[in-house]
Amino acid sequence: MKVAKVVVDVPVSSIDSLFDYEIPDELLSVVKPGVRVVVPFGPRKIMGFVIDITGSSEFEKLKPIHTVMDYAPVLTPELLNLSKWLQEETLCFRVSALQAMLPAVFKAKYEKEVWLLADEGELPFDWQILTQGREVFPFNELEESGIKASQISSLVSEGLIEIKYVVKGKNRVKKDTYIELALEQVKVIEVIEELGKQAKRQKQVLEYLIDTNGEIRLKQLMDDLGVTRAPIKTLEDKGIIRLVQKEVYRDPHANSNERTKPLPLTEQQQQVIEPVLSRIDENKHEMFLLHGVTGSGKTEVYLQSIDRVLQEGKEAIVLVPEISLTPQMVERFKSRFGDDVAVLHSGLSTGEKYDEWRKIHRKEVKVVVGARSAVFAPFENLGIIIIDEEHETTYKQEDYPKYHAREVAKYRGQYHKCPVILGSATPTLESYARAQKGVYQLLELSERVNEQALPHMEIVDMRKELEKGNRTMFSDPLVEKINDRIKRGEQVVLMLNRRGYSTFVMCRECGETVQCEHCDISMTYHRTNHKLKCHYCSDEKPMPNQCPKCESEAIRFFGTGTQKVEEALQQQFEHARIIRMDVDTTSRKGAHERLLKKFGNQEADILLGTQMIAKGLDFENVTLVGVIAADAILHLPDFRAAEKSFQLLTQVSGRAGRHELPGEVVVQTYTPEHYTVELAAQYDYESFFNREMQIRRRFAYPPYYFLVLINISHENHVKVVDASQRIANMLSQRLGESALLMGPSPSPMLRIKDRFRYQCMIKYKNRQDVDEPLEHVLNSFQKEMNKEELQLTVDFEPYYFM
Ligand SMILES: Nc1ncnc2c1ncn2[C@@H]1O[C@H](COP(=O)(O)OP(=O)(O)OP(=O)(O)O)[C@@H](O)[C@H]1O
Ligand SMILES: [Zn+2]
Ligand SMILES: [Zn+2]
Repeated sequence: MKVAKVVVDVPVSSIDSLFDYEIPDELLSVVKPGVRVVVPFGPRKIMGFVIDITGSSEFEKLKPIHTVMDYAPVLTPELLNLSKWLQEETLCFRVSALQAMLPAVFKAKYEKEVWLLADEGELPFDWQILTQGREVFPFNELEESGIKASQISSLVSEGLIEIKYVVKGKNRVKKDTYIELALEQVKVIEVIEELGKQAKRQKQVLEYLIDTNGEIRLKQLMDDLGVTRAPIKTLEDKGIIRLVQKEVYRDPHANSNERTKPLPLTEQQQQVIEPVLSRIDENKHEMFLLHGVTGSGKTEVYLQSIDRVLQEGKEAIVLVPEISLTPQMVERFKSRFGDDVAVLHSGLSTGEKYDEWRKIHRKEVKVVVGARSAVFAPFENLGIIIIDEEHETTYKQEDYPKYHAREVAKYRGQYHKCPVILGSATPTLESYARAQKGVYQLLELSERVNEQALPHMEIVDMRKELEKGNRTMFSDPLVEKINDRIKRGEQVVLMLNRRGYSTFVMCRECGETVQCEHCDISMTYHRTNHKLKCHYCSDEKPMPNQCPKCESEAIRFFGTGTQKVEEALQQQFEHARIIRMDVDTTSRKGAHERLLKKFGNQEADILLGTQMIAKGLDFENVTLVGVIAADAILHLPDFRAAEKSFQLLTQVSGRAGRHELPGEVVVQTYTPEHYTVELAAQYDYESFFNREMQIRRRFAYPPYYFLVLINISHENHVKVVDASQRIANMLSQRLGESALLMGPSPSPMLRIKDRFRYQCMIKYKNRQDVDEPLEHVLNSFQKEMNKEELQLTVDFEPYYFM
């Protein structure tokens, strides 16, 4: 008897182990590791992942697998093992880890379709009855036909059919009409000569088809020639052309046609790429930290490393933060490697993501450029993994499994014996410290490719501006410099860090602020619909006309949102053309790219935006960067506040003077004496690192200690306090020597969505000192979590403390 070891989709830790099921004979050739199955579980039927297949089981009487969901494995053996590691590393359910590696379509409600990849005649006879000439038909017809699963699976593996997943109702596999010649070219030329004068349109169509070698999208042909459907219909009726339905991949980044060639590397680039190339050649794992100032040509180093990987017939993963935010970056990979590139990011629809994933799964591409989850791309012959802007916190997933892409990359790099490059102008303290200890190999690019100095950064003390009587949000030096650029026809990038600076509503008479009823934070004024909104729970209410407390009518919104800055800016610079980029103006699909394109075409003088404009932009005409308020994140309640400010200042100033024209930066602040601002102005990463490391050491923060955060929440305040206390007691009795327990304490945001929130933090040096105690807590509280609606989450390497 064959037995399948299955991880079932029941997220309860006590049963989060492998279950044995009998494989019925008719499924023997279909059930393989990496295939999803439906199995009986108690009275229900549920989904499960097959992890392994063995010849026997220690249990008697096994239940049989009910049916299969996939006819080819959706996960590779490597990824199946990785899920085990993720489970242990992040203390998540194995099934969550497995699901995190698959595109969202597998979690949504979907239907299956059968696609014929071969001519009907090549299929077994009973199939021909079933298809009735269709190229695509619903999977349930196949199920009802009684055709054996083993036959389906062998047709899939022979490539005669494919089973596709289609999200219910939307995102269907996209098809388009193509037009092609139905006759040989010589015949068509004869036809053209015989066509009369009135048939000018028909002639045009045929000539076009000969030129384009026979096959093109109907719509494109009609657009290009400006013809209607009439001549096409006539040609079709005469049997000279044919219209066919074909699948098109939804390609959100189509339209890159020009290919770029590798640039001759600078001496520094040559030096840093060498060790990477040798690791690729030697087939050896190594973690590299590429510390390169902005504009030093890190991307070119990535591109040429990937080139080598492709030459050796291997594959590459490139992670980019929030990729939809840097269309320029995607373009650089697409224009170097063309159709070999798949792009995976959160801006894509479920269907688009599935299309991109399938290209990887079917080995149609060799490079994937994507956001965090692209680290799970199901390549089987990886030659390199690159994490650009490695300091970005988006590489850590905040939901289960709470993994960090850097650690997953390391795991996969070891498995495939290939190098991993972490690149940044401002590495995290953790990574730089590891590089100093030799855990990572440090590679440095200290100069810009164009040999320009990094732009001069001027720090403006806003307190002095106020003393001088300047009550606007723009200092005199900034105004002067912006005017100067507008006069010269150069461009300006202005950054407003929105976090901590959103518009909140306050009464000028009594100081009352409008708070969210569910979250204990200020609500934000939204001008477009004149409403107040909570950014944590999305609750909305109308803007009050008078103060709810003292009834004064002097209730106003305060703070600085990008809209407000835009208005002030327009007043100050009447004739300036301004583009505003923030969540509001970029929420529509494609808006981001459109705005950047406009700016790139110099259809605007000033690009005003939130931190989303700090990264990756490369515009040659930008010679001035302004930071409106550097203090905004410097004072967040987060031990990484200084590090984040340093990173942001460095990144945004890197947008100026990247090409021929020299750049300049103006930073406005109320605390110019802060070491972060001072050292950022000198681009002195080393000194900042040393200074900040002293602080981290003094307060026992990373990289000196690891952190794990335990969040506890409940709708009842008393219950959450009680549970937190019991958890803390349990932990303190069990924690190992290196571990320090802090708390329990109320979270900085005490209430979100009507739940009260408490937290405990553990600082530790050895993972063994916390693993057992945490598992013990999770197991002991399992019942309360199920019954009492207590929520308990464990977050290793936390980035979010609110
Ligand atoms: N060897 C080279 N020769 C000529 N130009 C180069 C070379 N390498 C890179 N460049 C160009 O220099 C500019 C900056 O390079 P790139 O964007 O790769 O730097 P980066 O380090 O990735 O920058 P950032 O971190 O600021 O995004 C780009 O316009 C790029 O095309
Ligand atoms: Zn009031
Ligand atoms: Zn709220």
